Amino acid sequence: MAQYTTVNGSVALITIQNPPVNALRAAVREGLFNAIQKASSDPLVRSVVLSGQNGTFCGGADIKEFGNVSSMSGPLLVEVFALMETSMKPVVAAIEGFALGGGLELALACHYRIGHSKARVGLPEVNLGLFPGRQVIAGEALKLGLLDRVTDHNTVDTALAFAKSVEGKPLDNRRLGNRPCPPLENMDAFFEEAMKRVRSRARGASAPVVCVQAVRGAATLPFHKGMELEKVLLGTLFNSGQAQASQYCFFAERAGARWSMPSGARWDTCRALSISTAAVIGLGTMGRGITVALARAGLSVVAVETQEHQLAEAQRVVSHMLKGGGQVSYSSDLQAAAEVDLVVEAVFEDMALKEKLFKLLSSICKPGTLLATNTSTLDIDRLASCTRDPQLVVGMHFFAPAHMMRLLEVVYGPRSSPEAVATAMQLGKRMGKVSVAVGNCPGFVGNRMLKPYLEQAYFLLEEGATPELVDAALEEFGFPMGVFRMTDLSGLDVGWRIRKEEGLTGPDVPAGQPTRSRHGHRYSPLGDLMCERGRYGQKSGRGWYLYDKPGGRVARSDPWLRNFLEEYRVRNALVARPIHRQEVLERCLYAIINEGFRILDDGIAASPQNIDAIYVFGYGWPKHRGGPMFYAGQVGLARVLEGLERYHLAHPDVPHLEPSSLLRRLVASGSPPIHKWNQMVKGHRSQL
Ligand SMILES: CCC/C=C/C(=O)SCCNC(=O)CCNC(=O)[C@H](O)C(C)(C)COP(=O)([O-])OP(=O)([O-])OC[C@H]1O[C@@H](n2cnc3c(N)ncnc32)[C@H](O)[C@@H]1OP(=O)([O-])[O-]
Repeated sequence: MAQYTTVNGSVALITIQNPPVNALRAAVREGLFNAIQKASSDPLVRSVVLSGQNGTFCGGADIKEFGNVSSMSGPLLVEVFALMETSMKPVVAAIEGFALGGGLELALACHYRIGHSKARVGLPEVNLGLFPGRQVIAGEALKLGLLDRVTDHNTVDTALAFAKSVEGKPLDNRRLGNRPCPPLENMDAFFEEAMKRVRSRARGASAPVVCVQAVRGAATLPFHKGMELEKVLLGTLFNSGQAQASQYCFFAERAGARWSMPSGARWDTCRALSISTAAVIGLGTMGRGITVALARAGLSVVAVETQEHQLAEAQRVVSHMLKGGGQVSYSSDLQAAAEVDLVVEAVFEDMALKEKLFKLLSSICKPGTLLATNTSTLDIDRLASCTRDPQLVVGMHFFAPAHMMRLLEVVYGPRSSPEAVATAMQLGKRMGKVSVAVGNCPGFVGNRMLKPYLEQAYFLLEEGATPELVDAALEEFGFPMGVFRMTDLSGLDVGWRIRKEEGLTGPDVPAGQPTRSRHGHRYSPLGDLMCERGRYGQKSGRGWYLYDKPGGRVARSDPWLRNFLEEYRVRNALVARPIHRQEVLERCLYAIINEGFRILDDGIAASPQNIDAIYVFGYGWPKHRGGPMFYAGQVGLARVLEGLERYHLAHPDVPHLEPSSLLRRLVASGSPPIHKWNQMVKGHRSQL
């Protein structure tokens, strides 16, 4: 766990050994503690170098140990730090790879720090519901005073030579605890302003706010008092559900890489095809973002758009985004895709158009080309059936803006081969995405769950809510945008087009259909009515809110909408009632959760972690709430079930509110913890 050797006669070299990231679990802490004691008591040792094996200093405390009583065994981290800091022999940290969280604290407890130029240091625990903040590269860390020296050579050798050079030198001013915090003018005003900004951005997350309190303590109190305050604050965070939720997200983010298919095919048994060239077809907003993402991942990309003016505009925008990096060529001819390894289709969301395109691509592309569609909801298998090799067809559902959003849904149809899925998943990794493999159904996982959410939001408007009220409740919960601001941003016409395709609105609706009912179920035509009036959201300057111009970003309440809703209610004999925020949250969120349980039961997602990763990384679900399925567990499955039953009783014509059979089974079996839910799924299959 901590290897001890003596080098150059007088330098003790301590190497942390705990792959893959040298996390500081109990055995490592114990090993470090013993090694420092040994170095202190060995008269031949005059200095110490601390490093990590395999080019990695330390990834911090072991997150798996959090909340686990066994982590209480062995010395505490602060005891290890204190032993190092008070050592009478200089301790030098040799930082390669990264020193993060407790890993950086370990380095700070050393008297000197030498970092490789490519090393990253930082305190990213805020992402785990603990404080503090961001990561920096060695050069910046040197400027900030976090490192004493940066090297391009062998870091451990450099540190060994450095340690030798400081043997016997006084250490008092090298001990962090002895260094006063530089005074700051207007300290109070500074922290008040910082707190105001952090609070407004934290959207209900405690860690960033508590972090400001801790930094204020560090800057204003004597060292030991600051440490005491930090301990108290850390305790409150550790015991908050938010830290658990964020730590759950850390593992959910990585769980998608261990994908499996109902056929039994798995991440560790399938080989990905080799992909070095790609074509992106259709250069609207999505196609442009996908081109950038693929080019940045090192693929040579040909971007194809048949409309010349759109092609020229896309070329300008993509070149600007890539800033000279990336290999992209442009063409208006589909033949340009003939020799590529991968095609990503990103044309208009129209089945007939996509079918025609897949038929054409299948005849143009060389055998073995992977054909991916960026559809957000259409049937992958229907597209596969238009091709020569249906096993080479998958969905690669990107999220706008595609070069920035972390999520990639990789959709497999019944005929997609494991190799095709492995290839798309590996590409996702190359692009730095959180990739999740999911089955084929309308809307896949993310958009299938979005449907009941939007539906509830519209129903709430019918019943008396306003977009402002619904959005405020959701934003207070932690979403970056409420549902109405979000749909204004993405465009109300997107859903309108899908509803027309589904025959829910437009000319295909049979004559005589009641306005607020489809197939015997409640339906709200509000979204359709908005689009019929040209209110598409931000792009048209008017949607659920008013914007100063088409494309404007600042949403204002619109008196027109208030009148429109009132008239609509009168026309449909609806009586507005006061709606409480709690009802907004329960109806919108429980509807998402309920669909999540159905998706699990149908085998469309392989685990609740996968669903949560999709919602956190693609739909803005707040990380400190852990994703919809984790949140359901935190609220209590029985309470969620009771809420759904109550709302379904009040709205029996809304099938999305009818509790899913899996939720009922879980509650009946005593609401087991989330990692056991898969055992209750129909035709259970384990993903891990
Ligand atoms: C006590 C209070 C004070 C201290 C608090 C802290 O230190 S809090 C901690 C502060 N530290 C942080 O917040 C750093 C969190 N970690 C990271 O940011 C990144 O993992 C990385 C940059 C270290 C490596 O990135 P990369 O892309 O090279 O690799 P990758 O990300 O794929 O991970 C590989 C494997 O290692 C696993 N694993 C990783 N870290 C930990 C851990 N600390 N623990 C346990 N496990 C950890 C990870 O789950 C994965 O396992 P899998 O799926 O293979 O079974």
